[in-house]
Amino acid sequence: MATATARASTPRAAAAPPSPRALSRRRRARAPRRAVPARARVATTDEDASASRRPCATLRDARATSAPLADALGDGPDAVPDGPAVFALLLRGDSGDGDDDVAYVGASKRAREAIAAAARSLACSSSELRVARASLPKASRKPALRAAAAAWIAELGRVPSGNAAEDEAEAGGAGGGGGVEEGARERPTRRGRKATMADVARVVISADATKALCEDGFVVLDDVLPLEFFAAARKACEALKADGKMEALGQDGRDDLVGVLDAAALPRGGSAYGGVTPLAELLLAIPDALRARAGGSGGEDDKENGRFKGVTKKKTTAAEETRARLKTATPPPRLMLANYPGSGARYVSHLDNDPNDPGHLEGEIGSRACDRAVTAIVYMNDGWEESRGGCLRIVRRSENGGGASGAVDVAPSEGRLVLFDCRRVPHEVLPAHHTRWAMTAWIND
Ligand SMILES: O=C(O)CCC(=O)C(=O)O
Ligand SMILES: [Fe+2]
Repeated sequence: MATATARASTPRAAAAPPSPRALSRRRRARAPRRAVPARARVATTDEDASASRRPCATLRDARATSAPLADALGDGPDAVPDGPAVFALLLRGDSGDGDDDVAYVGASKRAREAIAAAARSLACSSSELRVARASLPKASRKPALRAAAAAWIAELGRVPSGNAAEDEAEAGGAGGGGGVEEGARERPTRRGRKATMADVARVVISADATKALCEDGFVVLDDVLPLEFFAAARKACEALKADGKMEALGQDGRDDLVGVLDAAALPRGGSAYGGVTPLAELLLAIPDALRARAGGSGGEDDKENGRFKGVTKKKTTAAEETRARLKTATPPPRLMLANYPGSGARYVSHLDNDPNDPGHLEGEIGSRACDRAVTAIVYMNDGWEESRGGCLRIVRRSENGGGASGAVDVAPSEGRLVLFDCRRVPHEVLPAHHTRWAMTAWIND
């Protein structure tokens, strides 16, 4: 996967994505067969979403009201309350121009404790540090906390040195606990390094997110990138549509227009369609992050014919089967843009990898429906509200009589990333009454 990200980030020809005709031919035959009966709605992820919407302040806003570490941890007016918060530790700049560097970004349910631990791990004098902070909703859970920290890191455009040291400590076998490593004691460098979408993916695909994906078959993650990325993507998508690059597949049961992005030739930043590229790069970085979290194979040496080899798949429960698939996750060669133009456009219930579909084995290796392990979708729709319909309805099936069952409706809200197991999770797009944009990667195994 690293190769796809690297390729995607090198300069490319200003490119219209290739025609979706090939995909169209393959998928036309794949009308979903199984109708999933409408089930009681057991939950709406909008409740989670309101608890995990973007942090109330951007990093820039929070920096404007930063306080010295001692005050943040004291009892005075600048004291940090011990609730959930996203925070940054700022290190006094050398230049004397008052421009502090961000040395660490974190988010925690117990902000005071986490700030104190992060400050200790930075191994610089605490008098050099300031704290920027934004409270998060009380009900914030770990995926939302991770997403909030990821949003600040993405806003910063680089991985702070304290976070980079923590990543290295984790990769060195310290375990994926996500806490601040006691060992990360090198003095932070002033600039850290530039953040890549691989860094963002590593933060977004937390251990908890991976666990939820395995156990429930799906996971919904919010605010995976700052909203500016989605505004730029929408603009690029509208340009693609206006230029005739989006086509209806003519497949029974689905009303979307589809465009294809070649992972190896994504539109160049700054070009008319360049706004789609950061989202595509994030989707392409997810397989690596999933594989690392699932304890899968390492680098290119583990590959045979471009696929990971030698991973034993112990299959007992659905969760174990999903985890086994994650261990060999690889990025697809192409990504799909989909636009439901409103007027009740929908996609009836189906599985993305369904052996009963006639076209299951058709197409090039890596692009066939049978190659799909995990569907990853990012939504780009600002201001989505219930009256617009267009939710992704996911059907949960209880396993051996246990586990949750029923339908979950996921609003296609801007900034949201949904992952689900392609073989386990029947889903549909409910009639959309407003234009609806999504980008999808079918991650292979
Ligand atoms: O856009 C979505 O929410 C899901 C679309 C879908 O199921 C598909 O394209 O296979
Ligand atoms: Fe689907």
